[in-house]
Parts: sequence; structure tokens; C-alpha cells
Amino acid sequence: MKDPVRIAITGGAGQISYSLIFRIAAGDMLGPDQPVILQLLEIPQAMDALNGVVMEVNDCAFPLVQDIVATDDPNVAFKDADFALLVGARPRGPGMERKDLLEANAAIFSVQGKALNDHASRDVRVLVVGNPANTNALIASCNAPDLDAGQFTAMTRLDHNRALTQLAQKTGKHVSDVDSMIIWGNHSATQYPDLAQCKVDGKAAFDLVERDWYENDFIPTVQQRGAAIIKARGASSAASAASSAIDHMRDWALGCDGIVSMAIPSDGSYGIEEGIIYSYPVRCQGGKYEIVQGFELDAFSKEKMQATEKELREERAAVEHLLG
Ligand SMILES: NC(=O)c1ccc[n+]([C@@H]2O[C@H](COP(=O)([O-])OP(=O)(O)OC[C@H]3O[C@@H](n4cnc5c(N)ncnc54)[C@H](O)[C@@H]3O)[C@@H](O)[C@H]2O)c1
Ligand SMILES: O=C(O)C[C@H](O)C(=O)O
Repeated sequence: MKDPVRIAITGGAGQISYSLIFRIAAGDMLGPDQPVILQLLEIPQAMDALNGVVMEVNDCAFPLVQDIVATDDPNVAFKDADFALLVGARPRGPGMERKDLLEANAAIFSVQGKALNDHASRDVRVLVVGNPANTNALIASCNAPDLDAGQFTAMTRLDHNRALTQLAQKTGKHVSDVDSMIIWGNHSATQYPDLAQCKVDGKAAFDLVERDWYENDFIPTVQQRGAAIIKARGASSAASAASSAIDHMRDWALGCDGIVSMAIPSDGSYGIEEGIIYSYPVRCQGGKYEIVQGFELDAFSKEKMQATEKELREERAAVEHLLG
């Protein structure tokens, strides 16, 4: 058996965690031969509920779970953490945009960035799920000056997976037949789900779908899917968010074939301002991610990519006081 790894999860008593924790404990994220120590963080008022979750994890008798820490202290939750999934934050309700949560949630991520800086493993991989995820990841990273900015990522994998399914259903194929899907930019209604590089069963997606469907159905459906789930369920996506968080961390840690979308600190690639947390097409190998370079961008793509970049710059300006 391998040595156990420490996985910190915030918002441990919330909706997403109620799926996420059990799937990680079952080995879905790091494999069936990787023991885990779960380090779960909640706010003091939710500690009873978190203790109930811990009771349930224990009742599953998962072979991979070596220990569980339940705490309301971020310094304890992030101690020596190898992986940190920052889920704990307020979700939006009907009629809100995710950036309306900036004020409510931003302070959480400055505190947690500092705690990661001071206590986590120097190799910690951080995924921010709590919204607005890209800018929250920027806040956490800026408050962790001793860690590399590249260790902080935000989740657009749910958008990527949503886009895969929309295209597969439209073309009558399976999601596994689709490759080179790309989500650019912010996990928000300005995100740009781009089919320009996409192939379905080896054929260019643009040869299989009409331009009108792409611009007026596919793009808005993916951009608005979170709101559609809130309308239908009366609560934001939870099991699908957990599943995508697992996909993101698994591929980053263990590698994957093909292109996936991850929101990562921009290095200026594709003309995007350096530093903001922007979703790019990446390849994951050897425990690292790398932006896929060299795609040609037409005027339509450039405009969409700049619109979502502009929103991220505005979000950054709104939290300037928290950026350390
Ligand atoms: N990036 C994405 O694709 C994506 C997808 C779905 C949901 N989300 C976001 O994820 C977040 C969580 O969603 P949810 O449905 O699980 O919400 P939830 O309200 O069910 O759970 C959030 C939990 O976080 C806890 N919490 C709040 N502040 C905390 C803090 N400072 N430290 C630790 N825990 C804290 C709360 O007590 C609560 O138990 C929301 O912001 C939601 O918008 C993001
Ligand atoms: O839409 C939301 O607010 C939740 C989440 O970000 C989602 O995309 O489902």
C-alpha cells in the first residue's frame, strides 16, 4: 500500500461535499490503491452536521480511509494537505449571477489562502469550487506568497463536461467520441465554450452542426446551465459539481489523454492578461498541467475570449483590497 495523502475539503457539511467526500473516500479521485486522510473544514455553526457526515463516512468502512479530521480551524484542516478542495462558500439563488457572491465569499478565500501558505504541503494542489471560483482562486493564491501561483486552480471542468454532453447529444454520438473541447475564461455566463478545435469521432464538429445551433443554442445553454439547474432543482448543482471536481484533480494528479479545461493563472498565452485565473485548454502529464498552444483564433473567438477576460479583470478590481 502507498503512504496516505492528506485531502482537505472545505464546506464539508454542504451539498457538494455530501457527494464529493464519499467518492474520494471510495478511491474515485486518486485510485483504488491510494489511502487517504480526510481533513474536513466547516464553520462552527455547521460542526454538528459535519460530525454527522463523519459518522456516515465511518459507517461505510471504506478500506482507503486512514483517518478523518473534522474541524472549524483552517490551520488544522490544511495542515500538511497534499490536495485542497475549497468548496465551502455561499451558493447563489435564482436571479443572481455568480459574481454577486464576491462580497459574501471573498473574505473566506483570503483567510484560507493564508492558512494554506502557512500549513499545507509545499506541493499542495488547490482546486477552488466555491463561487465566483476564478476570482476566489486568485484571492487564495495572492494570500499564499510562499506557494507557486500555479498550485491554485479553479473549476471549469463542469462546464467542459456539460459542453461534451450537449455536443454528443446533438450529433448522436457518445461523450467519449468527442475530443478537444475547450472552455475559455470565467466560470460564469461570459465563459466561451469553443468548438473550433473539437472533433466528434474524428470529424470536425463544425462540419456536423449548424453555425446557428453553435452560436444561439450550444453556447448559451452551456453558459446558463448552472442557472437552469438552480431553476429546476431549487438548489445549485451538487453531484455533478463533485464529479467534475474529481475529474479535475484526478487528471491533474494522475494525467489524462487529450485536452481538458482548467482555470489556471494566465501566463499571457493567447493574449490574455497575465495573472488572472482564466480557463484554458490544458494537457495533464506527470502531475503537471500545461496550456495547449498554437490554436488559431478567428475574430468570433477573440471577441468572446476578451469579453470573459474583461469580466475577470473587473472581478479582480472589485477585490483588490484582498489581494495581499
Ligand atoms: N465551480 C463550479 O462549477 C461550481 C459548481 C457548483 C457549485 N459551486 C459553488 O460551490 C459552493 C458550495 O456549493 P454547495 O451547494 O455545496 O453549498 P452549500 O451551501 O450546500 O454548502 C456550503 C458549505 O460551506 C460551508 N462554509 C461556508 N463558509 C465556510 C468557511 N469559511 N469555511 C468552511 N466552510 C464554510 C457552509 O457551512 C456549508 O455547509 C457555492 O459557492 C456554489 O456556488 C461551484
Ligand atoms: O450556477 C451556479 O451558481 C452553481 C455552479 O457554479 C454551476 O455552474 O452549476
